[in-house]
Formats: sequence, C-alpha cells, structure tokens
Amino acid sequence: MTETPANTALWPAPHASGAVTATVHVPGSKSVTNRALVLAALAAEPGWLRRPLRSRDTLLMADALRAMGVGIEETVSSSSTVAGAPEGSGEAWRVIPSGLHGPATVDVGNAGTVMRFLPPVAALADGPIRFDGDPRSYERPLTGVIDGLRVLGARIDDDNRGALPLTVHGAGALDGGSVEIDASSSSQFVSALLLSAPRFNQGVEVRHVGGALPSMPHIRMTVDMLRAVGAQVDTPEAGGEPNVWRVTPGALLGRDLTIEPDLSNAQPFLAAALVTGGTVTIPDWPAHTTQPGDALREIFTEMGGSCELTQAGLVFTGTGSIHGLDVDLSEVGELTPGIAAAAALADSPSTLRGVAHLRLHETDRLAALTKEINELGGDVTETADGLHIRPRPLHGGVFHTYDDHRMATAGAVIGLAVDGVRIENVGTTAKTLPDFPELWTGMLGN
Ligand SMILES: O=C(O)C1=C[C@@H](OP(=O)(O)O)[C@@H](O)[C@H](O)C1
Ligand SMILES: C=C(OP(=O)(O)O)C(=O)O
Repeated sequence: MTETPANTALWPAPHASGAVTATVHVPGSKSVTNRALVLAALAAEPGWLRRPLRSRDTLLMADALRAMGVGIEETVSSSSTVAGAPEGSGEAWRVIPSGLHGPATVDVGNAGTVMRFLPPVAALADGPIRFDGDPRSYERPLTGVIDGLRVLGARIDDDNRGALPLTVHGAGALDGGSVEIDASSSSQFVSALLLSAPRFNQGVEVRHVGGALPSMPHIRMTVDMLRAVGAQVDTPEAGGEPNVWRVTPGALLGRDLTIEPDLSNAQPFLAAALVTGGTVTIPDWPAHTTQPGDALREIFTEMGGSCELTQAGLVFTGTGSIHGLDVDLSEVGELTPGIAAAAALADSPSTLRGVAHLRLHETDRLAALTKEINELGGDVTETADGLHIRPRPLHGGVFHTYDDHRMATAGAVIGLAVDGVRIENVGTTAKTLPDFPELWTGMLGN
C-alpha cells in the first residue's frame, strides 16, 4: 500500500580519520513512544508525551490513532500552541482520547509495533478498520495477534490468512478472557494483547505456548508502562506462572510522560567510540530502564570499551581494540546488526546466538548481514539461530540495506574503519532515526 520508490542512492559512509570524541543527543525511543501513544489513546483522560520520537514508525502510529478518532496535537514549545501545557515542557504531543471508531484505514508501513499493537485497539473501535502496509509487512508474522483476538471475541477478515492486509470489524467492545498464543516469532504478540487489555470487558490472561520467547525486556517495558498508567498486571516475574500474564479490566490514567532516548539507536554512536578508540557521550541515558539497548553497556564493554554513567549521560570510551564475543542476543535481538558490524572489525571471532526470529524482522537480518559483510571481504556464516563472524580485512563497496534502518546504521559503523563503503538508501533510517546522516556527520565533526 505504501510502497515507496526503490531508493538506490548511495551514501558514502564517512571514514573516521582518528578517535571520535562527541556528545550525541539521541531522539526518543520508538518502543516507548508507540506504547505511550496507545496507552494514552485508551486512557480515560487526556495525557502528554514529551520529547516523543517523530519518525516513520511513530508518525504512522499517531496517524492511525487519529484515523480512529483520537486527538493528537503537536506542540512546538510549552508556551506556544496548546492551552494547559506545563511551562518549560518542550516539544510534546497532547493526546486526547475519544470514542474509537471506523471506518478507517491504517497504514502500518513496516512497523512491527503498529501492525501488532493496533489490531487489539481496532477491536475496541466501532466500525471496520482496514490494515495495510509495505510489501514486507505482508511477510511479517501476525498470527498470534489475529488468532488471539479471535479467541477473545473479535471478528477479523484476513485475506492473507494470518498476515496483512486485514480488516478488524470493531464492535465497540471486546469480551477478553484467556488465550494461548505462540509468541516465539515476536514478543510483540504478547505486548499487543496486554496493552489494550485493561479495556477488554474481562481483561486478559495471555499464556505463551511454544518455543523460547524473544525480547523479554520489551515485554517488561509493556508491563511497566501499563502499571504506570494504573493497570493491574500479574507477571511470571512477580511469582506468577511462567509465560503467563494477566491484566485486570479498569480505566487508564492520562499521564505526563517524558520519553527516554532510544538506546538501541544510541548503538551506532557508541560503536563509533568502540571502533575508533574514542569517547562518545549520550545525554539523558536513564539510570533505570526496560530498554534492551541498556545491555550495550555490558556488551560493548566485553568487546573492549568501558563506560560510566555520569551527570552528563553515558560516557563510553573505546581502546582501539575490539574483541569478538560469544553471546546470546535473544533478549536484545534488535541490537544484532550493530554488534555484528563491530564484530566484523574485531581481533577475534564472534558467535551471536538466540536470534533466529531476526529472519522475520524488517528484512531477513541474518541473511542480509552475512551477504553484505561478506561482499566487503568478510567471513560470516549463518547458523540455525545466529551468526559466526570471523574478522577479515575488509574493503570498500556497496552495502545494501533492504529497507532496514539497522542495516544502514550497521554499514555506517563498518564505514568508519573501512574506506569506500557506500550505503544504499541511508534514508531508510527514517523508520526510527530520521536525522541519522546529520547526527553521524555531526559526531565526526564534519
Ligand atoms: O515491542 C517492541 O517495541 C519491540 C519488540 C522486539 O520485537 P521482536 O520480539 O519481534 O523481536 C524488537 O525487536 C522490536 O524492535 C521492538
Ligand atoms: C525489529 C524492529 O522493528 P519493529 O518494531 O518493526 O519490529 C527494529 O526496530 O529493530
């Protein structure tokens, strides 16, 4: 539906002439922004999102909610357009919930959060909501959400049987209740059913059955954010049954929430310090967070850097040498492309495990990383659930990105150390980080 013309433009990835020293202000978290939008839309009163991420994925989420009747107003500064904004609040979205309704059409683009989190919201709307998106969105798994919602009482037409495009025939309310799903292909199935559950008549009990559940920090993010708006959630961690989550029905509060920087999008900048033996500071790094990107402190330290959380933010320093590692990334799968890029430049081999589900992300990330690093002279092989990376001297060439923002940023990391790397369609970073090329050249002092 939203197929964009193939962008084959090549961006010469800047080569670092020395150690990078920079402070980089990373925009807000995609995962937090899109959860906050959904929760604010389902609340019983208006709320605020401060410093929201404005990127393709979050603008698609906001537009979709608007199409279902939610008011989302832009404010440029505290004193400008919207009455009632607290002083000194900076840029914000004011979210004004209202009766959700169709008919409406939702463009999910290739945003996992939009295609998974919104069908449950649509089931609460009055009228049909049509979901469509980029060609890749048709290939990304959605069965857990579709079948789960049907068990909970929703009527869904899925012409493509378990995938997009589809129509949710919202009835203005949903029974809810108990449901078993296999979320081994995406943690977002669980998050999706939990986020809307306070508004289901009986709440929900979601039981994951099947292989290992990936991206647990993202499920913890869902639970924490639900609790922060007043929902009652029982979790396996809180002494409950393994792989079972329960949400009690109830009204949600409108909150005033400041969105944390996107720690997964901080990854390429931290990698720049690691790869060049420099120092990069990321202001506003949260002391406590459910974002998986927080694991970079440990992972990139194991790879040869060191870091400190200071008043100025996270200060990460590289030594110039990069070590390979053997690591299970199942909890933090979205960090894999950036780790693979650093591993390809390391002084010893790496094994990245636990990420078979990356084959169903924006692109097949295991195949894409293998092909693109090898075409620059690398030696990467795919395993059943990850990658073996044996570092080799790399040379310049075209790094294809397959409409995957994290492929583009991974290529940029390699380009710091390897002359002549050209990134295809760097604009694809707009999915979650629209200013990436400017932030990158700014970091390098250009
Ligand atoms: O819930 C979320 O915000 C996300 C969950 C993860 O999805 P998967 O569990 O499908 O990997 C992650 O990779 C994605 O970038 C964002
Ligand atoms: C997997 C990702 O995104 P999505 O939310 O589209 O699943 C990602 O950002 O790495």
